[in-house]
Amino acid sequence: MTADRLPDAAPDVVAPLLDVRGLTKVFEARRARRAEPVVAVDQVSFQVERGETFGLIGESGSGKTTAIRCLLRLVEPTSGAVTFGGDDVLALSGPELRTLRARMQVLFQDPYSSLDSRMSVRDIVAEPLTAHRRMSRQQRRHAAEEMLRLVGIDPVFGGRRAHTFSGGQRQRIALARALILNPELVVLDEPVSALDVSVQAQIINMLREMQARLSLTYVVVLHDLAVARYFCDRVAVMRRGRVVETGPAIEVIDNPQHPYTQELLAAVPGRHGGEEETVHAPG
Ligand SMILES: Nc1ncnc2c1ncn2[C@@H]1O[C@H](COP(=O)(O)OP(=O)(O)OP(=O)(O)O)[C@@H](O)[C@H]1O
Repeated sequence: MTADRLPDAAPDVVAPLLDVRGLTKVFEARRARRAEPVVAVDQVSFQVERGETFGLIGESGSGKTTAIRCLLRLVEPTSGAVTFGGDDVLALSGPELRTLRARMQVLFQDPYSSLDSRMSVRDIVAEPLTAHRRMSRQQRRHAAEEMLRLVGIDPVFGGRRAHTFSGGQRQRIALARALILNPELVVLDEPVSALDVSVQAQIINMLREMQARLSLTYVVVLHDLAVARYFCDRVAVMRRGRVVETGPAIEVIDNPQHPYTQELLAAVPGRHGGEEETVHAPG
């Protein structure tokens, strides 16, 4: 059968929510303070289905953060294509880019620096509504309190400032803010690595609960492979800007095919010890 006689795509074939093709980011030598330009992300391709948790793993400097910053248009990629819900992400500008930013939110690693210490947590959570939704002050306050409740913060404490909360509680507040505009995709940049190990499992479980309740899709950067195995449906392993292996998280981590992934796993201290139990502990 020749290519032009292939039947049309079956109607039940659903396009991925996020489609990344040949994504490349080169930092010029001067900007990278190096003698040579740095190819931080090199021809990276992956697809993320709706409702999925897709992990980017790999050692420090492998290009994970730069890749997600390109998706969010926080960094302009050098080349490649990114499609999100059918929209060409790299072609958007002005109001369209603003709308995209509402649909694609980000949760950063450090809940200590990501929340404004001068504002009440209720106002922090409500703030994106001011820019993106026509709502009365009362409606914004109500929506913020509902979202705080959903992530496990009693709205009675909504008037308090972020620094009066623990790290785990702050990450819940940061998530409430990321979810207030009802995004389809949330990019999680090392969401638990700044937290005490005892709190990490609670936050991962809360993220999973929110995903199920709000039909979220996650792209998550992780360096902890035990967390990745527990949290992600699929992972891509990055090395020197390239994806060297992609597959179901459990398969890639339990039975890595690429020598680099094998090395990465071999380097994890106590891999067969207690770490996974910590992650599996109920929240
Ligand atoms: N703004 C920048 N300017 C110049 N070079 C950069 C910039 N950001 C990252 N790089 C370089 O790009 C490469 C990839 O870095 P990146 O932070 O994306 O890796 P990573 O896998 O996320 O590492 P980490 O886990 O340590 O954050 C590194 O060599 C880094 O030095």
